[in-house]
Order: sequence, then C-alpha cells, then structure tokens
Amino acid sequence: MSEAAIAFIGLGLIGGSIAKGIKREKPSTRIMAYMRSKATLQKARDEGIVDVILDGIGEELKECDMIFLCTPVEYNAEYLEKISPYRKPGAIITDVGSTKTDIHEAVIRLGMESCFVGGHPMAGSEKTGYENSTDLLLENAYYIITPTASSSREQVDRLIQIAECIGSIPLVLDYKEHDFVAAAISHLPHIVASSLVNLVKDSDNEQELMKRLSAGGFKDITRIASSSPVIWEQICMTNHENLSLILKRYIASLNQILEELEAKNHSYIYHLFETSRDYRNTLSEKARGPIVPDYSFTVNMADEVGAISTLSVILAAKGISIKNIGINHNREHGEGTLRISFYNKETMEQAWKQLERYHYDLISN
Ligand SMILES: NC(=O)C1=CN([C@@H]2O[C@H](COP(=O)(O)OP(=O)(O)OC[C@H]3O[C@@H](n4cnc5c(N)ncnc54)[C@H](O)[C@@H]3O)[C@@H](O)[C@H]2O)C=CC1
Ligand SMILES: O=C(O)C(=O)Cc1ccc(O)cc1
Repeated sequence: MSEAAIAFIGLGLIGGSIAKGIKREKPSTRIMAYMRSKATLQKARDEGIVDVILDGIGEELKECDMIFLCTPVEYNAEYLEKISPYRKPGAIITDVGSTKTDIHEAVIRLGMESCFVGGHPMAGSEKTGYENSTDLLLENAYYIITPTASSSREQVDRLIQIAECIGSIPLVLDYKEHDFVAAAISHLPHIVASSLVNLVKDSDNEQELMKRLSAGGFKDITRIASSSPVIWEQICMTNHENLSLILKRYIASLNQILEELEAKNHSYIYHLFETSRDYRNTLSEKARGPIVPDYSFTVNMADEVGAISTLSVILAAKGISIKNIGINHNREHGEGTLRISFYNKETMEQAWKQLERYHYDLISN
C-alpha cells in the first residue's frame, strides 16, 4: 500500500473500521477525517487513529492520495462535487456505500470517471458509529471494487492493496451487477427483517406476550432490523429498481407458500424447508458475507450475581477479548445460558480451552 495520506469523509462504523485497519498495518499513514461530531473526531485523534481533524471540505484534502466517502450513500454522492476542487492530481476518490449505481451515475454526470473507483466492504453490523468500529470488522470479508469505464489498472490495484491491507478479500465487479446481487442478499433481507418485526409489534397483545416470548429464530433473523434508518432509507431509495424486482419475486413466493399452506400441501411445505436447508448448508463460512460468521459459544451457568464478571476475569487474565456477551433469559427455573462471541476463531478456541479448565459447561453454537 503506497498511500501516504488518506482522508475520510464520515468516520462511523465503516470509515472508522477502515481507518483503524490501515493504522494497525501502516501506522505511518497520515489519516485526516471530517464528520459532524467533533467530540468523536477528538476521540479518534486521542486514540491515534486520526492525525488531522478536518473542519470541512477544504485545502487540506489536497495533501491526500486517497479520499474515502463513508457517509450514507446519498450524501456520499453529494460530496463528490464538493471535494472535486480539492483533489490532488493522481488522488483516488472512493466510497464504501452499499449501493453503487447511484454514485457511479453521479460520477459520470460530474465527469469524474478518471479519478473515482467505487468500493463496498461486504460486512458490517446493525450497529453504527465510530465507537463500534474495529480494525477487525472487515477482516475476511469480500471488498467489492467497482471501477468506472476510465479506471486504470493502477488505480484498481491501489484499492485492492487497501482492501488487502485491512484483511479483506478484494473482488472487482461491474457496479450494476453489484447492485442486483446486493438487492437479493442484503437489501431484501433488511426489508424482510424490519417488516417482520413491525408485524409482530402490530400483532402483539396488551401484555406483549409475543415480545416476551420471542426467542431464537425470530431474534436470529431480525438482528438487522436494528440497523440505522437513515442508512437503510438511502440504500433502498438508491437501489429501488432492483429491490422492487426482487421484492416482487419474494412476495410471489410468499403467496405461493400461502396457497399451498391453505391447500394443506404437505409435500410442498416439506420441500420448502428441505431445499432451503440444503442450500443454506452450502454457504461458505470462509469469507464473510453480510452475515458475519459467528465466533461464539454458549455457557450453561446458574443465573447468579457476579457470574459474568467472574467469567470475564478468567478470560481477561489470558488477554482474551470478548466481542459481545449476552444472557439468554428464556430458560425456566433460574438456569441461564450465556452467549459469548469473539473477534476470531483463534480467540474463541483459546477462550473455550480456558473455560474448560475451570469446568464450565460449554455448548458449541
Ligand atoms: N453498516 C454497515 O454494516 C455497512 C455500511 N456500509 C456503507 O457505509 C456507509 C457508512 O455507513 P456506517 O459506517 O454503517 O454508518 P455510520 O452511521 O456508522 O457512519 C456514518 C458516518 O457519516 C457521518 N455523516 C452522516 N451524514 C454526514 C454528512 N452529511 N456529512 C458528513 N458526515 C456525515 C456520520 O457522522 C458518521 O460518522 C454507508 O454508505 C453504508 O451504505 C457498507 C458496508 C456495511
Ligand atoms: O449486519 C449485517 O449482517 C449486515 O448486513 C451488515 C451490512 C450492512 C450493509 C452492507 O452494505 C453490508 C453489510
């Protein structure tokens, strides 16, 4: 990676994670950042991630070899024109937006095809903000690179090197193809998750029994319903044609299921679950898709005060960082299970060994 100075417009979950990944691998890279929250930028500077806090779009950008647009997709497209006068000759403008056609069309309109290369790291989470960013978030995730008609091999290679530097797997794709694929595997699932959550909300009784009893399956497939409304409104609006097409297909498939269910067609319903199970079981865990692989396991333990802190201390003593920890309250009779997740497989395996030594009852997920 040869970039000496890189600017980030927007330093949230994704911008922050890329900046942290670059600083980890190439600490001498000068990172500049602009976002509206000054307090967060100060924090990023205190942590050694940001070297220069930008007050806005201006002269300092002329020192940068690469400029990352990391705000919601429609704002990214709006920034193109604003940053254009401050681009150093040879510098690449790139983005991390979840949709690509909209920004590529803006690039064409503005005559910026020779300096833009699109990007989309295909991993993330329902959380937002710099505070949730980590240098490992995009590790082993596909990093889609969408060149323009004028992008040179050298420009594409420079973005490939950045993707590799942060541990991602670069993959060059046509931007239109990207948007059709993303509509099916990422954008539709977000609509499904949110509409399902809203259906339950609207169907629940006054005692909120559905909410109280909602468990495993519902929670698994609706995690992404907690995602940012501003991010997802803009993603849906900028990919509305592909999304409408795939949503219509999905609605047709649901209508078919409804028909077969009402006709009590056992074999159709059996086949529905059989086909999905067989296909789902072939999905690769090697590269992270939008669904991040789960390096977690469950601990069966009594629901006692202090139980979590004891366990955390045991892991901390070995320098093992926990990514997330959550109690499963669905058990009856006071017994609880604790789901602990880790940043990678290695740490998960170390934690498993360590807890085994202390005779914890462990269940792999
Ligand atoms: N959330 C995810 O898992 C993924 C998101 N993306 C894409 O990454 C981009 C950023 O998303 P996140 O990092 O998740 O969001 P985020 O909400 O964590 O960060 C957005 C950042 O943009 C800043 N921002 C918002 N409006 C702004 C404006 N008008 N001017 C300057 N800064 C502004 C915010 O202050 C924040 O720093 C989006 O384009 C999204 O489509 C791509 C892959 C995964
Ligand atoms: O949280 C998840 O599983 C996601 O789906 C994250 C995500 C959100 C947006 C993207 O463009 C890519 C990945």
